[in-house]
Amino acid sequence: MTSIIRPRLFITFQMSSQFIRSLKRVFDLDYQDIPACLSHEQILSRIRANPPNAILFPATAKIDKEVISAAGDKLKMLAAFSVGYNHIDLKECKKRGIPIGYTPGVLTDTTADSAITLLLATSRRIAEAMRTVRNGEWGTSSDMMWMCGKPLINSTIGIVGLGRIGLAIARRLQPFSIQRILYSGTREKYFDSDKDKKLFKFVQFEELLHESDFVIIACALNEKTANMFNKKAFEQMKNDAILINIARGGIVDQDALYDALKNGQIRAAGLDVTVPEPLPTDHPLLTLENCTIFPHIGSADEYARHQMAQICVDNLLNFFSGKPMVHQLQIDKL
Ligand SMILES: O=C(O)C(=O)CO
Repeated sequence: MTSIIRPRLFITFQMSSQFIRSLKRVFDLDYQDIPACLSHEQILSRIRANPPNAILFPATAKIDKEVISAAGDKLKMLAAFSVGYNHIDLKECKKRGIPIGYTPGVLTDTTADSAITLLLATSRRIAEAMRTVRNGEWGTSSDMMWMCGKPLINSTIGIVGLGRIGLAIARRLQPFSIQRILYSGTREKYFDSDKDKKLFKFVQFEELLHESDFVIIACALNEKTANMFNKKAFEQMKNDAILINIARGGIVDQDALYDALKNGQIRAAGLDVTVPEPLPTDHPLLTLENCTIFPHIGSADEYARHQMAQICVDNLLNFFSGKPMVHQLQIDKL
């Protein structure tokens, strides 16, 4: 009797049991079945001990050349539990011909919801206001401007990267009686309706910085966008501007941001992403009242995470049965 060799799959994070059950039917699994996060070193040593044919991993796991080389020729496919891919060494994958599955589309709405939550939390000083309730400061000021925030009404919104997520954020902001939306990026978008043609304006990055009351980062992290928000960029922003980053921490120079927030170069910032993640609890940004930081929860709603997991499972099952993946990253087109 010949025994069928099952492909070996390493899952670097804890997944709901229904997805593990589906994968177990086909794969020989090595997976993290407790919530503790694996460090890069732990990921490497597990791969070295038992090289997998595929790895399933979230945006927090760095799949660099070292990891890919550790798996060696056995590695046939990568399954990213994310829409972002800056944590994967694409050059190495291309060189070795390793295809990458990912999860676009299903986290657009939840990420846009998170962006609005973060924008409002930052502009209305929610963390600061909640602290006053706990520490007895509530009711200690008669100032009519106590705990006031920056209004959205009549504001100019600047969106850096009007892709799927950027546009979903823009649509959610429209009912807040904003005045206009400026956007920058690789290309101008075509809008059908006259209303949109009036609302949206494609501008250079510098003009966006100069004109916007709220600047929202929704672009991918790449060589062009890394540290794009640096000292020079903050100097071009309005002193009253609020910066929101729901994309990737590496787009912002955090030292320059700290200075800009501390010196009143800009009014406030809301970050869902930082460098590193998690941000150390003694990081200077955490000492600032005008900086609201979320723990990278952009896609953290139950529906989106289930959809992402299902796409990953389907990508894996399809690939190992010789079918096209549901969503394969087109590395050659990047
Ligand atoms: O999917 C991604 O790229 C994320 O950052 C999830 O929040």
